[in-house]
Amino acid sequence: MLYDKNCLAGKRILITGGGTGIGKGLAHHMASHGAEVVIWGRRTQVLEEAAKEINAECGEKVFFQAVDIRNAESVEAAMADIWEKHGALTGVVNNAAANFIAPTKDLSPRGYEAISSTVMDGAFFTTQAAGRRWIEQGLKGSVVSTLVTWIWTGSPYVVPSSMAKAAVHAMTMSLAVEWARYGIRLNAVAPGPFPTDYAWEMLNPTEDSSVGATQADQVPMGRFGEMSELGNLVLLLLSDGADYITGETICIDGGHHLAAPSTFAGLNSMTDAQWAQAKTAAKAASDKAKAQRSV
Ligand SMILES: CCC/C=C/C(=O)SCCNC(=O)CCNC(=O)[C@H](O)C(C)(C)COP(=O)([O-])OP(=O)([O-])OC[C@H]1O[C@@H](n2cnc3c(N)ncnc32)[C@H](O)[C@@H]1OP(=O)([O-])[O-]
Ligand SMILES: NC(=O)C1=CN([C@@H]2O[C@H](COP(=O)(O)OP(=O)(O)OC[C@H]3O[C@@H](n4cnc5c(N)ncnc54)[C@H](OP(=O)(O)O)[C@@H]3O)[C@@H](O)[C@H]2O)C=CC1
Repeated sequence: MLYDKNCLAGKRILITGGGTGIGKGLAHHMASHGAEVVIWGRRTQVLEEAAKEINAECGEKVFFQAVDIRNAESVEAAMADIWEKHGALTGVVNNAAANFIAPTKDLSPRGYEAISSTVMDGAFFTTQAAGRRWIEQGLKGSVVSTLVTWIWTGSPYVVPSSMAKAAVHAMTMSLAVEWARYGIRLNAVAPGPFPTDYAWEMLNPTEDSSVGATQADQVPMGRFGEMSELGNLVLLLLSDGADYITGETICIDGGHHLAAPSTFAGLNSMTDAQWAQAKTAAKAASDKAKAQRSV
């Protein structure tokens, strides 16, 4: 373990999308360093299982709430509940996201909205609900958002995601300045490929869709990122050790976006038939998850 196992003792951190993938990995990392963690997502059973699994190792550190972050009232109610039942948060990780690959000309308004509002509105509602409380109560706080290197390069075939992540990047820089005087810091991380089940079902649903963004072969370090590496970076940003760092987005991609296509440019060669296959495969996975939603 790189950091002392109690270095986050006394911290209480909300992680949106904390029931799966990177969010679950971060919840585990923060809990195993002494923090209390609240995880949000839309599927109660998925959240419950994640909390149970982490708590079996770390003690009763992780709590969950079924919350749809696209809904400002639900976010506000859940945030009030945290403050009342657990106490003030010290940190927020805006990690929940929606995404799928699609030719932009074929995206419906609802498809665009599903992705952009989850990423952009969800991060705003969550950040504002915590930030308002910190300001009113004179408390310090740290916000870390999970972005992507497309905020610098853009990426074809995931245009709503690239646009919305760039907006959260702008929020990070803007509020870093507006809220610095309250002791509230906002930073972000931009990971390269860290394979997770749900994201890979959306972004790499067929063999033909295995290109740049989801691949390790052209990462200069020759491998995918490891959860503990991302965990250590986010831990630092959430800790008092980073008290003078704000408004920054730190890339963690083994050099990928500087050296090779870390976008979906390689999908330019997909035919209409291959796109239809990719959509069917991705929709089957998201329909399965949708059937499990509690909110
Ligand atoms: C390198 C890695 C970087 C990682 C980045 C990430 O962000 S990874 C994070 C990855 N993790 C996640 O994404 C996790 C969360 N994901 C989800 O909740 C779902 O996958 C969701 C994104 C579909 C949203 O669900 P929802 O219940 O809000 O919405 P809904 O089901 O009602 O659909 C809305 C509209 O979208 C349309 N549409 C849907 N799929 C496809 C498709 N494949 N193709 C084309 N279109 C598609 C659908 O037809 C509908 O439009 P219509 O026909 O009504 O005009
Ligand atoms: N994996 C990777 O290589 C990379 C990931 N990222 C970013 O990291 C983050 C995590 O991705 P990853 O773990 O791979 O993907 P996952 O699909 O596993 O995580 C997305 C999470 O967001 C939750 N979520 C989606 N919509 C909502 C909503 N409306 N309200 C509440 N929760 C919601 C989902 O839970 P539920 O469906 O139950 O609501 C799920 O737990 C994302 O922001 C992604 O963009 C960035 C770069 C690379």
